Amino acid sequence: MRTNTAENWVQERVRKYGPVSKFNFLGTPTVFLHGQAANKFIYTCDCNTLANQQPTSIRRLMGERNITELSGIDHKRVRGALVSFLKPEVLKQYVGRMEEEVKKHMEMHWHGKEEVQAMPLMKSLTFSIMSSLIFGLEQGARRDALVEHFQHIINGVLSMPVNLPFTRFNRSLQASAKVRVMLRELLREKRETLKQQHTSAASANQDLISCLLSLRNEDDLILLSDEEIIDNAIIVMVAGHDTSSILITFIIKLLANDPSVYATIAQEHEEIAKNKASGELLTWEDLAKMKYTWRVAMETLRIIPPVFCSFRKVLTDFEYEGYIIPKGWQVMWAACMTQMDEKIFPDPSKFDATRFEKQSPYPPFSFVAFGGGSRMCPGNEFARIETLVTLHYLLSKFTWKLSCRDNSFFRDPMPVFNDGLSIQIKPKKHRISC
Ligand code: HEM
Repeated sequence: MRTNTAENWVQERVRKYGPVSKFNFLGTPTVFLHGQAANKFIYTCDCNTLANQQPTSIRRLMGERNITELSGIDHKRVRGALVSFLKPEVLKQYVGRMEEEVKKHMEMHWHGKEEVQAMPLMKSLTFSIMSSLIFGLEQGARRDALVEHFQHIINGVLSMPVNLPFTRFNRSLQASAKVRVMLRELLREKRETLKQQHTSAASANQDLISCLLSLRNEDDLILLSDEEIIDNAIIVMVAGHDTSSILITFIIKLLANDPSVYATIAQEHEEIAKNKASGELLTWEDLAKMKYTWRVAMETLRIIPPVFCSFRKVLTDFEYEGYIIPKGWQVMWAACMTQMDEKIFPDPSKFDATRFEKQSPYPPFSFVAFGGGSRMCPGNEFARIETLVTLHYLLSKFTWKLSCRDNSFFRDPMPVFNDGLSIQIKPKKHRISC
């Protein structure tokens, strides 16, 4: 991963052994599956055969009730609860709120600067957007403290789960405990506010925590326990901020390097901006007009998917392609490699956003940057909105060019630019809304 040869490793393995092969991964017998049929099999497999498999560190840092640890009816219940906030019908009212966060971030970190590092700034921006919409926390000391603790949690996600003083994992555990104390207090405050407002739909939907607190099942009982709300708020924050910031950073790089994509995308945003009064916020309808921009994002996700490989645990023996895969093994697969399959995506290394012009341009389970099946990313709409809103602001206010000598990246396991992607920025001269 770190040497950026993961794709080559997969290709070489498939060339040598075909789409099914076995190996030992850190002491666990593992079967490696590859291709569109494998994606379909894994994403649609029942939860009694394959269960989600996360590193131990994730369970210890995010809690045992976080969605990635759950299966069956529990997974369905918690996922349903998260989607009741992350669905487009709810998120569409928050386009303006996301834009306000983008504006504040840009005023603080971009305006008046000649050079910035795009990747760390995009991470800080997606943290701000999520703090506002997931926790309902505005700028201030409390948000800053939370962000700092989250940074420590994330640092430990893929570290060795050794809890000794001065290990990275120990610092992450301490940060996770502090976040839990803060979130318990936040839950108490939000519950109080909801009581005072008699849980109107508007107050319940003002952030993810309020939404989860107000959900009831068919017997009018609380749907999620406090522990479940806390564990899932933490996992949503971790799952959502890195992925989206990586996508936006890679688009920033692309736009600096590809004048023809830049010209088309800039034109799309000029058209939207010219119909808006100065300072008028973007709307859901404006986002619907950013069709080319989202195709560029999809094509970026096709070539550089933030999530490269995943694991599942085998709960019962099963047969795949004539092989019996025994209980206790794990399945590893790099779903997104189908996105570079030339039989599905001709000339796969070429960036071509027009690939996504048609409604369903590719066979099911071949474009899988957001996963598939019952565990498909529930935050894809959230990611779409924050990406479009951020790009609109950037394209409206700045021009930029790459200023780093080294703009290569490695996987950790998500893509990270070696120097953070330094860019020289200039304010745009002509008037445009925002
Ligand atoms: C470009 C941005 C994003 C990408 C590429 C992405 C990708 C993915 C993928 C591939 C999975 C499935 C993993 C598997 O099957 O093992 C996933 C799951 C998940 N994502 Fe995202 N994600 C993004 C943004 C977000 C955002 C913004 C949120 C929250 C607001 C989010 C929340 C989640 C959650 C909670 C899961 C677990 C779902 C489950 O287990 O049922 N993601 N994501």
